[in-house]
Amino acid sequence: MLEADNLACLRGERAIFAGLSFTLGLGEAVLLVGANGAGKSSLLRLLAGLLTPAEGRLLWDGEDALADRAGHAARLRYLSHQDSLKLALTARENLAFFARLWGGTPEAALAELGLAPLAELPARILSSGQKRRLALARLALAPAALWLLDEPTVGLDAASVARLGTLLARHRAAGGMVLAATHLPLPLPGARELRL
Ligand SMILES: Nc1ncnc2c1ncn2[C@@H]1O[C@H](COP(=O)(O)OP(=O)(O)OP(=O)(O)O)[C@@H](O)[C@H]1O
Repeated sequence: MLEADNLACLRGERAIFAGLSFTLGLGEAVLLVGANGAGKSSLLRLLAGLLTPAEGRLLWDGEDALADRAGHAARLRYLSHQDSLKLALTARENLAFFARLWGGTPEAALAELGLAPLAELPARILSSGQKRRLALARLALAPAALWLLDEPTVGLDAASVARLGTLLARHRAAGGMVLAATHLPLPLPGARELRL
């Protein structure tokens, strides 16, 4: 279980949020909402171990989650605003890189997001929604306990949102946890809302 205990976040010299506490158990999902600049992306980066809390603790099964940042990174998938693609590589090659790190097969992950016909195209020539789908296809490679998703559906068509919904449901059914920041409706039935 993930537990945020009295977290505070500073960016530059500015306090972004403080006193933030919540828990996330097996199969649970949290929708992170709030105005532009409220700190949603900052919280996701903090939960991913990429920012250090100014105060408070982040616990995983009762232990300090950030004591071993590499170990923490290994149990999560963090999808930021950016698609983080190598534009000169094909869609398949982009996924093959992450498959070497995490396991899984690019072909299966491409198929999950309806990208099989685009597998051999360089990421550079994909549309913005296709690039986002390729970024999301990383989630389909191999299981990880915690998914941290920053605006995952930006630019997606309805069919792709539905495909993401299928991935999310399967992940949660297997005990996976999700924390997603969004301004758009997300297919996360039963998710709790956390407002920053
Ligand atoms: N690298 C940085 N250095 C200093 N301040 C930053 C940095 N990154 C973000 N901030 C500030 O932190 C605050 C929170 O930003 P953040 O991106 O977390 O908000 P958000 O809720 O995700 O916003 P949005 O809905 O627009 O995506 C903003 O005021 C922003 O200007």
